[in-house]
Amino acid sequence: MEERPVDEFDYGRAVYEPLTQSVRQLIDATIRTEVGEDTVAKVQALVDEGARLLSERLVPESFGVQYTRDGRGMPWGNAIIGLRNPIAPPLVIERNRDGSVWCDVELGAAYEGPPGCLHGGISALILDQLLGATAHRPAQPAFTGTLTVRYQRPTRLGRVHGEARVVRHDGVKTYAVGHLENGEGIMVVAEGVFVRPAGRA
Ligand SMILES: CCCCCCCCCCCCCCCC(=O)SCCNC(=O)CCNC(=O)[C@H](O)C(C)(C)COP(=O)(O)OP(=O)(O)OC[C@H]1O[C@@H](n2cnc3c(N)ncnc32)[C@H](O)[C@@H]1OP(=O)(O)O
Repeated sequence: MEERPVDEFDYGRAVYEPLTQSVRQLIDATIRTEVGEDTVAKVQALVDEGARLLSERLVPESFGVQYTRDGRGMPWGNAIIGLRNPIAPPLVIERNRDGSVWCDVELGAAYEGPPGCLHGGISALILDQLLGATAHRPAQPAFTGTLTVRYQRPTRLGRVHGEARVVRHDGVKTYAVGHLENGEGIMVVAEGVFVRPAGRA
């Protein structure tokens, strides 16, 4: 039987994160490659073989949030922070003592909308997660009720800094604001209402 270290989080991270990172490189190269059709066909066969091997054992549906024996959550399939999700940058969210949050993230060709610029939906996705993280309270999950995003200027692909903070609480609702910026200034601003469903607040 396979021997697993006690710390499943670190084990999982060590095993799967390098794979995810390799697939991220594959996504980038798939978008930007200019090699000939023979090489493309060869890579396609290799990728198909990789998918076949990985599919020999799968969780039945989506990954959800799995927990380690010591209770740590692993939201590893998450579309924006998922450690096992190659389409996630992934976003690593840092928390300040006052509960505000921030991130620095590198966004390349896979996140393009207007040529050379970040897709507006990706900006909204990052801000949804950032605002949601600052609105989050342990054991009281808050869903995004409303997210309003204002795109002030096109955001060039590359390094982006994001921040979010709570502005007020009102019963089951938490109001948060945030923005994305880069070397050119503040590019996208957002405000959101996060609602803890009835009976859970
Ligand atoms: C394991 C590791 C963990 C680590 C952890 C760390 C970090 C963790 C970060 C998580 C970060 C997630 C960031 C992404 C978060 C999503 O992406 S969530 C997915 C997108 N959102 C959804 O799918 C939500 C779908 N909607 C719903 O489920 C329900 O409509 C809601 C929003 C829960 C509200 O339902 P409800 O509880 O029945 O609401 P209801 O009783 O009608 O109204 C309650 C109050 O909220 C207001 N309200 C209701 N709906 C809305 C709305 N849509 N907009 C504004 N206000 C509303 C009402 O007006 C009412 O206000 P008051 O009358 O009290 O003043």
